[in-house]
Amino acid sequence: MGNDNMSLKEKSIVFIGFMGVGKTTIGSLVAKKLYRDFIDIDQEIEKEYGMPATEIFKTFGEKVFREKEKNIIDFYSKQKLKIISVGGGAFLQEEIQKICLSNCIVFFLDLSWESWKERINLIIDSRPVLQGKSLDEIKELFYTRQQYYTNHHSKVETDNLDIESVANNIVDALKTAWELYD
Ligand SMILES: Nc1ncnc2c1ncn2[C@@H]1O[C@H](COP(=O)(O)OP(=O)(O)O)[C@@H](O)[C@H]1O
Ligand SMILES: O=C(O)C1=C[C@@H](OP(=O)(O)O)[C@@H](O)[C@H](O)C1
Ligand SMILES: [Mg+2]
Repeated sequence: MGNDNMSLKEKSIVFIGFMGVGKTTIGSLVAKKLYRDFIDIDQEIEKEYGMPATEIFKTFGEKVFREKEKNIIDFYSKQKLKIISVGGGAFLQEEIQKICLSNCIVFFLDLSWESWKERINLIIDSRPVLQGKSLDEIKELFYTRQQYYTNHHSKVETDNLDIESVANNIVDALKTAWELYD
């Protein structure tokens, strides 16, 4: 499996990490800086169902969302030169991990719990997985999820960095890798 005939520079880039770490925002900015297409998997799913993720979860259930998520990731990760942000739950599926790690360069956006919890009000209304949970339950989920994100190619620290700085760090890291290895 994997795109062995694709050069490092052509490989698509995938952003993973917990809900709210900035995958969508930073992915979109990195795409702009590299003149590449940006694909947000959640937005693709929402487009297909014509409703937000919270409604998809309520109407069809999480299982349907997860299956669609896998199929859309499978489709885009095999293409060249895309910047792809997946949802925070995607890497819970081993198949998705394999598809992304073998076809793309996977960046894990890392944010500490202390910084993350300051951001909760920005995201709670649009994340069905967080709704109805206490802060302690969310904290447990945050730490449980981290093990899935250890499967990546590169880790990006985002604490105390604004969106622009994180995106610039990623672009710099990519340019260095492309020069070194291609
Ligand atoms: N480095 C950052 N500093 C401050 N706010 C951020 C940063 N990255 C993302 N945000 C904000 O956090 C919220 C969640 O970001 P989003 O890109 O939707 O995360 P994700 O796609 O990982 O769930 C947004 O309101 C976004 O503007
Ligand atoms: O972590 C999760 O289980 C989810 C994360 C969300 O994406 P973001 O990580 O972009 O918030 C979205 O896919 C859905 O609400 C489920
Ligand atoms: Mg997102």
